[in-house]
Amino acid sequence: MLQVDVSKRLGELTVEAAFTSDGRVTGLFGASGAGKTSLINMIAGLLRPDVGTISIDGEILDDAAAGTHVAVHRRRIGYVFQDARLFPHLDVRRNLDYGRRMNRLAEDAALWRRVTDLLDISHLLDRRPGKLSGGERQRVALGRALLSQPRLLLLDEPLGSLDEERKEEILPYLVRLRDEAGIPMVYVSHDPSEMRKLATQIAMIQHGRVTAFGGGEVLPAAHAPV
Ligand SMILES: Nc1ncnc2c1ncn2[C@@H]1O[C@H](COP(=O)(O)OP(=O)(O)OP(=O)(O)O)[C@@H](O)[C@H]1O
Repeated sequence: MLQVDVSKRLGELTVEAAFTSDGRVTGLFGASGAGKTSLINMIAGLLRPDVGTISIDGEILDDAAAGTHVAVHRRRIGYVFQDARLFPHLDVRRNLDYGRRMNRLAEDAALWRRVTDLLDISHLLDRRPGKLSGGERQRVALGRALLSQPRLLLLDEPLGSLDEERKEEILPYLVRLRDEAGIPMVYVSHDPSEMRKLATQIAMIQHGRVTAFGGGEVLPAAHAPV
């Protein structure tokens, strides 16, 4: 279970968010500038809250009052960005293996096969990122995050840089991830239809605050502005 109760001043905006999520996919939904990325950067450990706590399954990752701040690489949290951020000089195989090596995890052939099958990327292993489509790059980025065996996966607009066709190509993989990988996810998007398809719990973020938390009913009606 992910518990977040934090406050952080960022220039004009104060992100002040509290929510508890035991869902498989927690959606952070809100307009541009609402504070979604800042919030997941706090969960990732990239940003330190001014006040408050973050914990996963009872383990405290941040406690501002106690001076606790677990370092990014010790959180066992995977992060997939809008742009895949693969290493251009490494082929897909080495990109995929990066998280495992950084975390000093033993090789796990069964996990490798499961992840590469799930994301349908086994035929891409010898290619460099420059020779992949945007959708393939994002699938490799997801694979790299999964192979680092995270206990939580953060996805910040992973479909944001893709056109509609590519989004439709990737969405089923994300749904499979949700239903088969067993890793809880926090999914940031400003697209209500993506949220409806993926999120099992949704936090509506407006001006740095969680203004609603629940199911699809917290989303605006189709086509309404955020
Ligand atoms: N380090 C910082 N210093 C000052 N202001 C910041 C800082 N980081 C973010 N902000 C501001 O905080 C606000 C929230 O940014 P954030 O990236 O979290 O929003 P977002 O909801 O993820 O938006 P988007 O969907 O456009 O990525 C923005 O107005 C941004 O300019």
